[in-house]
Amino acid sequence: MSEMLKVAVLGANGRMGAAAVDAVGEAAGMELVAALGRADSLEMLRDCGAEVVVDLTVPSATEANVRFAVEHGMDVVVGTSGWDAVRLESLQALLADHPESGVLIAPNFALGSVLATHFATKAAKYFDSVEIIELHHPAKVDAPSGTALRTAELIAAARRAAGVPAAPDATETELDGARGASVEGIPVHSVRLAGLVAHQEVLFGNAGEGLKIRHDSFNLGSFMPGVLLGVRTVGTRPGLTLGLDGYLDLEG
Ligand SMILES: NC(=O)C1=CN([C@@H]2O[C@H](COP(=O)(O)OP(=O)(O)OC[C@H]3O[C@@H](n4cnc5c(N)ncnc54)[C@H](OP(=O)(O)O)[C@@H]3O)[C@@H](O)[C@H]2O)C=CC1
Ligand SMILES: O=C(O)C1=N[C@H](C(=O)O)C[C@H](O)C1
Repeated sequence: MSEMLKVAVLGANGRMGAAAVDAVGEAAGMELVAALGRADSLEMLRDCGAEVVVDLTVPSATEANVRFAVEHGMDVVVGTSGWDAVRLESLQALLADHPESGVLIAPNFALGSVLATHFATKAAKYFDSVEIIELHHPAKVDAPSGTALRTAELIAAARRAAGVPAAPDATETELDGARGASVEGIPVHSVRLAGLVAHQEVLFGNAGEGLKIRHDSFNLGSFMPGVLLGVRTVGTRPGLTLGLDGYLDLEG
């Protein structure tokens, strides 16, 4: 019989964590060796011999979780939001001391979302204006979403590289927030609405035309194939991979 990959889930009592526990438990070639909640000690990861840790917790906890796992020779798949440039730099430094470890930080595990961000990045240099609207369930603790931040950063980088000037905008704002949050010059608007799961629209505009790239996650099942792809792949990709697109062949 072939070896089973030993997988632990952090944040196991949360929405995503509970779904990941089920998905890993049912996946071929994987064994769920720990499902840890907020009150559990990270030492349990060592005790159960976890090889891959899936972090689906909260922005305030994820960095310490990843650090513990890397320092103890485990690979990590991170879905938790909150990984800003400072945290990523610190993680890169840690990984330099643990070159055998792999960490995937995936702002969004849904294939359609990964593709939507990819297409939006491709479109970015062809339009005068671009704005992002992200729409989520009202229990989400952070705003803007990690997906919107990443999408805005990639679009901004593509526009900078192509020498595209700032989008035209003559607004003299009288109310704070009326134009959303500016992420590298791109307005990002966050909607929190009962009944929603996770949705995003990237709006592009030129004189006389518009393009809208929209993705919808209608349930948490949309994220699970990406979580499992991450778990299966992270051990073969040492170092930091930012975005599930790093494990896909989007240009092929
Ligand atoms: N990458 C992706 O595709 C997706 C990412 N996400 C992200 O995943 C994260 C979790 O989302 P979601 O499941 O909806 O959130 P939930 O609030 O449902 O779950 C978060 C879990 O984290 C636990 N937790 C809270 N504080 C700590 C702590 N200090 N240490 C360890 N665990 C802690 C909570 O435990 P307790 O229940 O005891 O409070 C809870 O079970 C968010 O950052 C979200 O943005 C969400 C969906 C998709
Ligand atoms: O909290 C959520 O629900 C989600 N969080 C991630 C994010 O912040 O982008 C991914 C997805 O949008 C769902």
